[in-house]
Amino acid sequence: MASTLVELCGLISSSVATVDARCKALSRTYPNLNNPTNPAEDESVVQDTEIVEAASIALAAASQLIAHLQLPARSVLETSLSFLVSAAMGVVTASATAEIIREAGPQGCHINDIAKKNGMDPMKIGKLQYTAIDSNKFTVPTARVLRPLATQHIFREVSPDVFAHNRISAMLDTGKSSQAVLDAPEDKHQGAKGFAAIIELNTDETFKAGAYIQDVVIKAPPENEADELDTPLNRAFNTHVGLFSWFERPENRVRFRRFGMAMDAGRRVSPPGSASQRFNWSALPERTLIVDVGAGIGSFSLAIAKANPKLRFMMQDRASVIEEGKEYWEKELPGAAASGRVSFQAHDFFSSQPIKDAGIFLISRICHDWSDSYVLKILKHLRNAAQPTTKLMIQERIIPFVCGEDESYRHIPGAMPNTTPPKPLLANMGSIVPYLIDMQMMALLSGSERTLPHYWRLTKEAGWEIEEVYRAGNDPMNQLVLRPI
Ligand SMILES: C[S@@+](CC[C@H](N)C(=O)[O-])C[C@H]1O[C@@H](n2cnc3c(N)ncnc32)[C@H](O)[C@@H]1O
Repeated sequence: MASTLVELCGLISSSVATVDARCKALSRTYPNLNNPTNPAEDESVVQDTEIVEAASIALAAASQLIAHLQLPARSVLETSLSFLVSAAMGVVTASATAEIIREAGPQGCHINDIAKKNGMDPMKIGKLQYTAIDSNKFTVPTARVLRPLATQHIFREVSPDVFAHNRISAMLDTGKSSQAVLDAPEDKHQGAKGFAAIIELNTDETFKAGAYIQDVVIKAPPENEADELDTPLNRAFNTHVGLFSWFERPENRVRFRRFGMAMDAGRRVSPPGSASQRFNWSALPERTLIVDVGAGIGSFSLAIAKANPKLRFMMQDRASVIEEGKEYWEKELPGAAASGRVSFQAHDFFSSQPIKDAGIFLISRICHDWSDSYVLKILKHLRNAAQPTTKLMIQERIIPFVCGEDESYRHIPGAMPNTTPPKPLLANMGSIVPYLIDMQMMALLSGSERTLPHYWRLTKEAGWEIEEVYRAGNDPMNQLVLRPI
């Protein structure tokens, strides 16, 4: 019998051979890591279903191989210090470094030239969140944050102190001019391409709050609900309000706008054919009303609305967010509001639900923001407003067990994952992101991602029963469709 090392190598080589053969069949080449140009053309091939499946096996096997081969002491050392990689990324995104390096072109940019753009003018630097002012002080930190990133294949050091983009670092670039980003950081993400907004949410408030997780978790459990507002975020930013109220403070204007764009970027992470497209929206009766509860700016509903012109939508959220949503829809689907296809309502989902004729109550990425007692309140208000035919759709990550799913839920259509990974891979294919997002919820909100059994119990208590689960390949975003009981 082959050793585990040989088995893992075998999976890597057979999967890479599949990727290569599929690229040839499509007359395409797999994107070159060092080439950040023309991402739209390059990236489409990596979303081919066969390539996605083969690549995910190669990736799972490669990281498992590293775990086997690596000295345990080095593994724990690297992991325990990896928060500093986030810190490095935070400096890059807060200093327009990604934009400056792009403007220099493929030959790269010397750290002194980066500093001339983002470090020479003390007035402009004053608008940012770091203190380095003169170029001598600034250039050294620039190289020091770029080098660990380049070692993780995020940027390239093409010659001493000269850094260029690659396919991964290009994701940090808003695509705007560095001057525009430095002049108006509050507008940086509006209409920008890429995922800079989501990266900044991670490297700013999540990073800082994350440092306090152990202090908050290792303490006596809260005696009453109000104590739940002692979140890691509360401690990190010395505040006593919840995340969404905190966002609305004038000093958090940049963070508030960035959060809206980060939610939009999060939706775009889902590959085509993702769970959002699996549910058959077009089979709903004409003029069905979809009430998007806690809609944010409504980017998820917008995608459904564009593909299904006969459906009606209502966006509900906090008043301040609803105003952003109106602007967004008018730009993305002009006339939809005027014709009544979409309406907007400021509504607190912890109060009685005013809409009684919904075809679907949609709650996307809401449950994970709250602990169980709060989710129960939201679900019960929706249950009280539901007709017998109303469905509830919960769009969330379903947290996989590392060891494979609980078979006692096999009776629910779609509950089990579509594929079983080949041995000796972990049942969750080594994908850590869902668990990190769960911890992000812990850091920012006392919220939680949940397993399927957890959702089953929680929704039952609120008067709903899971009828079907829509999963899509490797897309972590799943949909639970529930009926009132
Ligand atoms: C994680 S975002 C999800 C947004 C959107 N559903 C999506 O999937 O893109 C959570 C949303 O809940 C909203 N929210 C928070 N507390 C709320 C409340 N009490 N009533 C209504 N909406 C609320 C926030 O303003 C935010 O837009």
